[in-house]
Amino acid sequence: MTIRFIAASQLPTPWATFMLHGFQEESSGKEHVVLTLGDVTTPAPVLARVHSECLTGDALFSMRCDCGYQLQEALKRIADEGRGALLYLRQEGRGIGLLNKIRAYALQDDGADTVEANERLGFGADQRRYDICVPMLAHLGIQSLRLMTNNPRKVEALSQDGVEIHERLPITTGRNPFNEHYLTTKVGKLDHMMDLDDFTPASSVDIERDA
Ligand SMILES: Nc1nc2c(ncn2[C@@H]2O[C@H](COP(=O)(O)OP(=O)(O)OP(=O)(O)O)[C@@H](O)[C@H]2O)c(=O)[nH]1
Ligand SMILES: [Zn+2]
Repeated sequence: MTIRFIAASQLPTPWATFMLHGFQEESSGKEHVVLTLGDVTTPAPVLARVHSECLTGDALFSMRCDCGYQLQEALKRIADEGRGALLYLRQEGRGIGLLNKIRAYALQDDGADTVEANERLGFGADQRRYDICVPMLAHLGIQSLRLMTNNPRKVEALSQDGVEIHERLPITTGRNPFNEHYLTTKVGKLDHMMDLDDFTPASSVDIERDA
């Protein structure tokens, strides 16, 4: 997978001012970014998240999934530690794209679960690859990750691609009435390693407003 570093800049956020590194995949033209904080080039394993783009969760405050909550939690944890990296991969919809995800959501509104919906649209349950992480991590001098994820397939795929995963750290946050079924499906059908009782619930304000 050939990926080109394009540019980097500062990115102030409510938790810390990160460095924002922009990359472009040569084959697809897709643009991916990595946020880093502190010196990530030293050998000590880096607190990290490999986050798949979810426009609805990350930018539109969707409560249908846990993505937006995980994104904020990961940035907060990295800021608290003062060192870390968040790889933001443009693989919306577990790789099927935003408009197909909306089609999948419509099927879920009619009773399908998140895996069935993908399959009814002719896709696999999860179409993502993570090999794009390898050249980005190499460019940034990151040698080993303490990866915040509940997804064993992500850990396995990254390891097989040659990324050194020193440790997996759970990131269970944002559980709410609107994503309960989605979360249980991820446990039941996508092998996610999480117990719903471990989840930090979404803030009560959200639930009151939307109940
Ligand atoms: N096709 C599809 N994609 C979804 C759905 N809900 C969330 N996504 C996408 O799933 C991706 C996030 O996957 P998750 O399973 O939430 O999390 P993960 O990255 O696999 O695992 P974690 O690292 O533990 O968060 C994003 O690209 C979302 O757009 C859905 O119902 N259908
Ligand atoms: Zn999401």
